[in-house]
Amino acid sequence: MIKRQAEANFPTDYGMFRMIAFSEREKDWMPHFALIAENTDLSKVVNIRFHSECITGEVFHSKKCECGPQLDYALEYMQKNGGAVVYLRQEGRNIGIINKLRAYELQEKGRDTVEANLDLGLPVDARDFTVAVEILKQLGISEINLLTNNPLKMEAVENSSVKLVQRIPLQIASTKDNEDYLSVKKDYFGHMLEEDFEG
Ligand SMILES: Nc1nc2c(ncn2[C@@H]2O[C@H](COP(=O)(O)OP(=O)(O)OP(=O)(O)O)[C@@H](O)[C@H]2O)c(=O)[nH]1
Ligand SMILES: [Zn+2]
Repeated sequence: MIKRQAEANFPTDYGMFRMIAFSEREKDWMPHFALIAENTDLSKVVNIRFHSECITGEVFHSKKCECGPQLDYALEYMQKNGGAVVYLRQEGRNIGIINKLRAYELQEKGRDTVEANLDLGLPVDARDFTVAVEILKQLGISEINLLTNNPLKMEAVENSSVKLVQRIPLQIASTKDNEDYLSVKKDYFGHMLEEDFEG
């Protein structure tokens, strides 16, 4: 069972956030986070993004995926409209950074993002979003709009006591570097992506 371990405010380019760390144990170096934009009323319908960690995209600006721009978009959206990003330590769809780099190596040899995981004997998506719903509950949030294109994230909310009011699409324009990754998302994982979205 995760617990609220620590919290503090900090300013960003977009505005002030309150960051709350959740983990089972106090000495956990990979806690999940809630980043709540200031002036967010948690007792109303709250705009929420569940975001899985991607160190290559978010920290090192890799163009292989659109995780960095998606996170930036979500943080800015929450400041403009009120809301929170639930940042999940699920690197590489929860196979971890070492396995993700191994998968990338196979992708360099021509495998796609799904095939590479399977070649490594790993699940194509090892995430479980019930922990994200648990964080909402611990924050006292009972109704949300969810920023996502991923049907599994929506399912996790729909199967819980938290009410999903509406989905807010979060699409980043495709580029030559990420177009294969995005087409696998759409065709294999069933992400709700518009074919010729230009941003
Ligand atoms: N295994 C693997 N993971 C990847 C690859 N590319 C990106 N990822 C991971 O995919 C995850 C993307 O998560 P999110 O940004 O929450 O997005 P999503 O589940 O695609 O759904 P949206 O809400 O529609 O954006 C991150 O954990 C990335 O590290 C890849 O080629 N292989
Ligand atoms: Zn990424």
